[in-house]
Amino acid sequence: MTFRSVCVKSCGDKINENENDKFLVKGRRKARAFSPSLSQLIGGDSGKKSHGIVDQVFDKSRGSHTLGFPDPLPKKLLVAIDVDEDDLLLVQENSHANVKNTLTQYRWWLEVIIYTIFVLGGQSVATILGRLYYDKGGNSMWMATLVINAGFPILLPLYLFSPSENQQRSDMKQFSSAILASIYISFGIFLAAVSMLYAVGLLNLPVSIYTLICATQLGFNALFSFFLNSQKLTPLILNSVVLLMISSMLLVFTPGDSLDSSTKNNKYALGILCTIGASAGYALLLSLTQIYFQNMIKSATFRVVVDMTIYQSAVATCVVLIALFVSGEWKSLCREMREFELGSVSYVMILVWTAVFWQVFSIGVIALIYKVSSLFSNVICALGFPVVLVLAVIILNDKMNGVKLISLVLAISGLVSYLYQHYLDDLKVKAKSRDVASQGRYYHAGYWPSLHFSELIGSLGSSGDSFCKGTQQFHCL
Ligand SMILES: Nc1ncnc2[nH]cnc12
Repeated sequence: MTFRSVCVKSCGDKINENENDKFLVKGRRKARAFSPSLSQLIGGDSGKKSHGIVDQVFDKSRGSHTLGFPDPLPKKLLVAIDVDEDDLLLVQENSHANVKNTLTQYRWWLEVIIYTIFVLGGQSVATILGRLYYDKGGNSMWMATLVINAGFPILLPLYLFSPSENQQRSDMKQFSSAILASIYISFGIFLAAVSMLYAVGLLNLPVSIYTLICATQLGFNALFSFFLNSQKLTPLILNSVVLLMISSMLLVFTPGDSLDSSTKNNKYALGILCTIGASAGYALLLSLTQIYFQNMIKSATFRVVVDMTIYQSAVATCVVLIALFVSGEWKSLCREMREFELGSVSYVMILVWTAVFWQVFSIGVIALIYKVSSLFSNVICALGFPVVLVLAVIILNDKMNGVKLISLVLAISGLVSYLYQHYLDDLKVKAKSRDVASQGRYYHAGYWPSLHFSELIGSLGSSGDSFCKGTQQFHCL
């Protein structure tokens, strides 16, 4: 869910966007204002929209759209910003709504915390298990790739908690099954390629170096979010990107472990290149997923998260299975299991649990994109990298040396710089909210991707309260 705030400066004035808002992205986003009792049209002196944001007001009593706002503004003005016609940002001047929505707010935070735990826990356990597979005699790069996505059947019970098929279908009526299938198939094939690069990276690098390079994902995502999701690139974010990049580049100079230097150099070079490629690819996938949620899917249910996770993992699994058979690696799997240092039961257990934890990670990552943004989801992934690094040193006896330590410090500084930017943004939004609220003209908004224009009109009662009751995802800052 993305939160936006909007204010009306003076009677009859137009709605202004706050700095964080992105209503004008590529000129595609339109806005509408709704009120149960609006009857007047104010479109500015020239009749033009002053900010190009709100272009229609809905007057329920007349059942028609008009431009602008009445003077004085009605007490219970409902304003909805229609993102791409169907996705709505809801805005409301209503103090009861704020109290009611505190509960929704807590629920939102709780969900974000749970998904964050999924990401951190899933990522660290799965990475350590993945490395353990290689360390104890596993050699199959395709098997290591397979387990990154093959655990998707464990997510099937989540369909029990998702809304019914019918509801889902009506939410997605604009998209033919063919379009949806082609999106899932393209994402799945791309995910298979990215997973393969991750597996090669982990095969050729110690976990500590691998995870530090994975932190470049945040940098790539900041860039992709800038181009694809219209995210701001501030000096602090750029600082964070540069620090993360330097941090991983430093690792090229890591002194060798037990390998002779030319083998080490070749292995490391391949591992580093593949891990950087995987991080860039995964960051792109997250940004594309955000676009998919924002612009394509019209459902606010958790179902879209489950669908996306399961379908793309299923496609990726099929692609990797084909590669496993075509490459002939499957023939050596039985011997590999028999000769595994920890025994064949441990061999199976390690692979099974790796698969399970990658799915826990995936559902967490996709849910965080859905609830917040791809950049936020990436930050949480990046928060997990130092955790993995410390676990690798403790559990896998990875060596810690000066270069890795400097790299770690740079990666953490990059992360802090990024988080500080978010903290500043948050403060700014809150201060603005307080300022405008003190003038009595402030509207809080919550991104509500599911609601259709017609459904909104249908749910409008005689007061703003009834409207609020009908919204589950409506959320005030
Ligand atoms: N480090 C990683 N390894 C495998 N798959 C991933 N997906 C996201 N990060 C990953």
